[in-house]
Amino acid sequence: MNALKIDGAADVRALVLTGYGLNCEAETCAALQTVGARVTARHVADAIADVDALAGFQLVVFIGGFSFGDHIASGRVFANRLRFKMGERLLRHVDDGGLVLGICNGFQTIVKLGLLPGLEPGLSPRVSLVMNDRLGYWDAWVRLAVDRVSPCVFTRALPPVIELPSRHGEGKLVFEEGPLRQVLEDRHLIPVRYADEAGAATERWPDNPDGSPGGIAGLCDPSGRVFGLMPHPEAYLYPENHPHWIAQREAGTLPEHGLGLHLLAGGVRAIAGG
Ligand SMILES: NC(=O)CC[C@H](N)C(=O)O
Repeated sequence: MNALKIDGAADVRALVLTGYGLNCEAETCAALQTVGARVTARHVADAIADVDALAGFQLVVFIGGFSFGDHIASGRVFANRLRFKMGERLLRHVDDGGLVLGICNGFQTIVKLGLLPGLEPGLSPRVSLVMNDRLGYWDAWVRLAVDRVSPCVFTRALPPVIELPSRHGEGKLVFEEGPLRQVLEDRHLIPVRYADEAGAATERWPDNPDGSPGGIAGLCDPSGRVFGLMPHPEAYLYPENHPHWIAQREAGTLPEHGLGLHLLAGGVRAIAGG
């Protein structure tokens, strides 16, 4: 499998936002560089000071970590900071065909900002992410069932089941009253769900670490270009990151690259047109 050679990747410019307690910039930049994209890491304060610089990037990544110390709620302060300073510019970025990826704290942030689920024009926060049902912060690998009918450009070339590291305290998705959940289901805006050993979506702990309904572990917008998920694709770049890599090697199932790298490659490939 050499699925990671992406023609045109050198023309893909990605912006990775850093600072204020975020902590996954090294892995996220490494992943995007590995698949050939041109990556800029920029402190949120600098990005906010020059929002029009966003025009130079086709992919904006909101990384994992503890923005503003998770005060009030994970991603809440960061989202409010962005709403008034960069919200309109981010919407234009998406309207112009740009991609946005939110990983863990980044997912929490773009949900609270209202970029996801993105069913109406403008920033419309209609879902949220709250405390895990049990045990608070939980760090373990999870299995994800991938909806390959989803419009999500990041996940469309993934196998039906992947495993990724997961580490968060506030990953349970909650909905406003009404038909919203059915709309998300019907439009395949739930690209990844926590899955049991058989690969079926589950609400049972520990396969589902946060109690998210329907096993929802990520959401995309109807364009498929805005995607956020709780697990960390940037933490599975090498096959040896997997806790069972030795057993996988003995069984002949060790992948050539970490499956998380494929997820990030999906975004880069969508931009490069490959
Ligand atoms: N790994 C992360 O990005 C964690 C997100 C957030 N700080 C939480 O605990 O829920």
